[in-house]
Amino acid sequence: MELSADYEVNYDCMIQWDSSNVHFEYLTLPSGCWRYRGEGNANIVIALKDEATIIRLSKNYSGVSWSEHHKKKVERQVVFTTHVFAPLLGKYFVAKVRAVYVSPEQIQQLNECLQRIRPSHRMHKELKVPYAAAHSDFARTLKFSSEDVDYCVEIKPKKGWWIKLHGMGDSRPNLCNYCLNQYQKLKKSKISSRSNYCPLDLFSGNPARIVEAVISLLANPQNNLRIFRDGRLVYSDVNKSDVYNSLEAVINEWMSSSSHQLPTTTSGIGPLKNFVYLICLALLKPHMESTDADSGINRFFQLKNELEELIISHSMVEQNDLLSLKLNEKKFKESNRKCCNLESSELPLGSVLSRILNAQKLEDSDGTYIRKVFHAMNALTQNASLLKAGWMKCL
Ligand SMILES: O=P(O)(O)O[C@@H]1[C@@H](OP(=O)(O)O)[C@H](OP(=O)(O)O)[C@H](O)[C@H](OP(=O)(O)O)[C@H]1OP(=O)(O)O
Ligand SMILES: Nc1ncnc2c1ncn2[C@@H]1O[C@H](COP(=O)(O)OP(=O)(O)OP(=O)(O)O)[C@@H](O)[C@H]1O
Repeated sequence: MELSADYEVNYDCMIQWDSSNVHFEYLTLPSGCWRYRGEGNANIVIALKDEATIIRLSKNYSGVSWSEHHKKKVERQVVFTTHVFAPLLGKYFVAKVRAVYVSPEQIQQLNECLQRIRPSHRMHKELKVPYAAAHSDFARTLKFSSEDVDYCVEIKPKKGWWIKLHGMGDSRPNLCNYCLNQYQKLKKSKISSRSNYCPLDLFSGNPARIVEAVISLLANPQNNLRIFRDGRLVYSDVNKSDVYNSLEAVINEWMSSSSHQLPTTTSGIGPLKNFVYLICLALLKPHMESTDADSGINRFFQLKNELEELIISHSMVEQNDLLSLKLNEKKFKESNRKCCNLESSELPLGSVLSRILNAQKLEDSDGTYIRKVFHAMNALTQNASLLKAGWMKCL
């Protein structure tokens, strides 16, 4: 297994660990200026309408109150994002973060307003903590005055590597964490059908498998794919009733104005194929910050050519419209995956997939790489316990 990152981690960037430098900006949230964006297990995200900013407010179990410990947690998030995560993933992929304070009264008002909007399975937790992190809103890239439409695809790829511990009595089936978890989630009724998506395919570096992964995410998005239009959720696992209509509508609209079209004279290339192509390119395109740009770009163009041929002749989407997804719904509906494909080839250096995979691989089995980073950083900082906590949470 390759454990090193596709770039040298710059330990010097990580030297400024002093979270006492983090200042909290006071933020008011007048009604009409914010919108609920979404939430996970730990945070609720509110989008500030005119500022291309989101705030990530942490949730607590109902009845549990907040303390100064929560302030420290936000300070750590800011320091960790700035001095570890940005150098690790690349500044291109990590937006600036700042700390904000929202009065407890406003937090309570938010809770009340959100009652009607939040999904019922998340309601056992609520907002309590007045300290939060503010990030760039990745769903809003255009200026607010722009007449163009802002589209955003969110992918939660999950862990993209898996190894069998040969010779160590590892009798597990070759199923990655995500695919194995599908069985458990179905059993607990957290999902209605097992997905055909496998993270090992998405991160495989193999164009055919990457395309299958993207199509599988579209066919059964679960918690792993969302599409936003001007910051509003238009396609996800939740709005299932007219799911194909809205997917079809948004892709038709988006692709009619996209400059990233499949280069073909063949008729019958529809918006879905162009959309799958666009997502694959975005995932594989290198954004280099160092000198090793050439090899990433060469690999990208190699994959791009293969993708073009592959998508143009792809049987799944050859019907030229999204109905092909619907027609194949049965096939996609219930994956019966008994083993994952553990093979992989090179991803373009500097692509988001490559960066994420390398960061994930810091969780290596014997801890060699993480120890190296930890010791280097330990020598640079007096705040070792904070660092350790940050790494552990990150991985
Ligand atoms: O265990 P998994 O793979 O289901 O992942 C959990 C995520 O579920 P997912 O499968 O992505 O829908 C889960 O995501 P959601 O809250 O469901 O969006 C959390 O990320 C959870 O992390 P934590 O417990 O809040 O630190 C995640 O738990 P940990 O992986 O951090 O234990
Ligand atoms: N910077 C951002 N720009 C745009 N939307 C965002 C941003 N950060 C989060 N979101 C939206 O808010 C949702 C919830 O955020 P997030 O995943 O960070 O919550 P979480 O509780 O930490 O998740 P988890 O429980 O999975 O760890 C995301 O799924 C995404 O739709």
